[in-house]
Amino acid sequence: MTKLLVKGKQRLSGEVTIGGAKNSTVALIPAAILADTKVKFDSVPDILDVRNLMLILEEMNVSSHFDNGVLEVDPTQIAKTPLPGGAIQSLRASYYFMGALLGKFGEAVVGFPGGDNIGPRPIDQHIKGFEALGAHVEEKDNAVYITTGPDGLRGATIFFDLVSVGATINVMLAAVRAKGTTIIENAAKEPEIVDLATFLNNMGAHIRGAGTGIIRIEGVSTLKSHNTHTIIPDRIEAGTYLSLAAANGEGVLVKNVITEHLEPFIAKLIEIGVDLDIREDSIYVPKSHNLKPVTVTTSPFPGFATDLQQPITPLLLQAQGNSMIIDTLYPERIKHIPEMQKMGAQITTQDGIIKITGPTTDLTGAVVEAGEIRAGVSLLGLALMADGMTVIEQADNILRGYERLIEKFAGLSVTLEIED
Ligand SMILES: CC(=O)N[C@H]1[C@@H](OP(=O)(O)OP(=O)(O)OC[C@H]2O[C@@H](n3ccc(=O)[nH]c3=O)[C@H](O)[C@@H]2O)O[C@H](CO)[C@@H](O)[C@@H]1O
Ligand SMILES: C=C(OP(=O)(O)O)C(=O)O
Repeated sequence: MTKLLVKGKQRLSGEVTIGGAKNSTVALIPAAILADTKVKFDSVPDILDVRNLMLILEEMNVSSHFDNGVLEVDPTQIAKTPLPGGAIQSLRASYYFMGALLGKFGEAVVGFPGGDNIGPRPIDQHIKGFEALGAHVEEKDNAVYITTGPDGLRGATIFFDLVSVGATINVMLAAVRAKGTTIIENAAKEPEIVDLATFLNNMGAHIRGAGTGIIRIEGVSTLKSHNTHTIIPDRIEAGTYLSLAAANGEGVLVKNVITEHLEPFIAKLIEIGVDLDIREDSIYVPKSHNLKPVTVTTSPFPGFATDLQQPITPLLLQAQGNSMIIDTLYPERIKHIPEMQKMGAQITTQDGIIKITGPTTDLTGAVVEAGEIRAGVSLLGLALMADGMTVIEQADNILRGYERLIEKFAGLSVTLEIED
């Protein structure tokens, strides 16, 4: 079990450069198997999810090589392989192999995915999408079995009952090589979906409307890569460093940021009273003064991201008064709360509303557990402000999505230690 050891009373100062987006990368890697050529990505984050996706590729005889942010994938010798378990269970996005294998072979066997334990995460909309395209879907033995008839998949119009990133991407992956036209209505609009569409279109796909609520896909028979795809910066990693810098910084420059992807988050920081200096592709966060409490309500993009509701908590704990967080996507995303209470934070939850009272001046180090990725990183934020040592257990969860943690924090004058 990996532990993160954090000495308290360390303030952040210096620079950090944001890496490629986890949630793009984990869709792009499964998407690569749709290609009839080798594929190359750069700005690939060095996170555990990438390593686990590479293991899954290997099971299908797809070789991959990752070095210094560049990932090469060779799907030209791919073998049709059932994926009922193993590394599939180590991350959420392994469910993208359902859409990708269906698009490639017209059939797929994929185990139920893992990923962050943030409350119920059904995949009924993914299945509804596959069925609309003509697939037969059966769930048994903790896996999803998807088949098609002799004619394979055919384009269809699909209206999602709710906005789902995963279902939108999975249907895109299945439809991109299907016969005919697919229209996804009530599609998710996240930047990572646009990134995936850019990658596929550059290989010859016909996807229009990604980033809006209606995506139109004309199926094509082949996809060929001609250039390296550069992954967009991770808006959640950026938001995390911005929050920790505002809560506990002496002047931090966060580089490689697409500020348009962070609009609701930046607006909230400004409302709190953080005096941000927003530049072309970076944001400078000076030392904060007189922080005000706010209410945060999460919603799908372009709303305030659920993945940033925990990382903003260290900052809200520094504001003068009562803040509230309402996570409409994952009301049970509260794994951080009992752990933060152990450290002396005034944070509670009742009837789906998280209440935070600040300013907290007397946090103390403790042994806590990173129940999931964003819970873990927000505990790290508190640990840096606390008195004494904090040991964050199950730190693997943080490393699922935050690359080169030790090195990046060292660039911010913070020493962290990992113990395996
Ligand atoms: C790998 C990846 O990109 N993960 C992100 C993705 O997860 P993920 O794609 O799993 O999240 P969704 O956008 O699908 O989920 C949104 C909401 O819809 C519900 N739902 C979803 C699908 C479905 O078939 N039925 C259903 O009821 C979910 O329970 C949730 O309440 O978007 C989430 C919401 O922005 C983020 O927190 C995750 O970081
Ligand atoms: C919930 C998250 O990830 P995943 O969907 O991969 O579990 C996240 O990145 O905050």
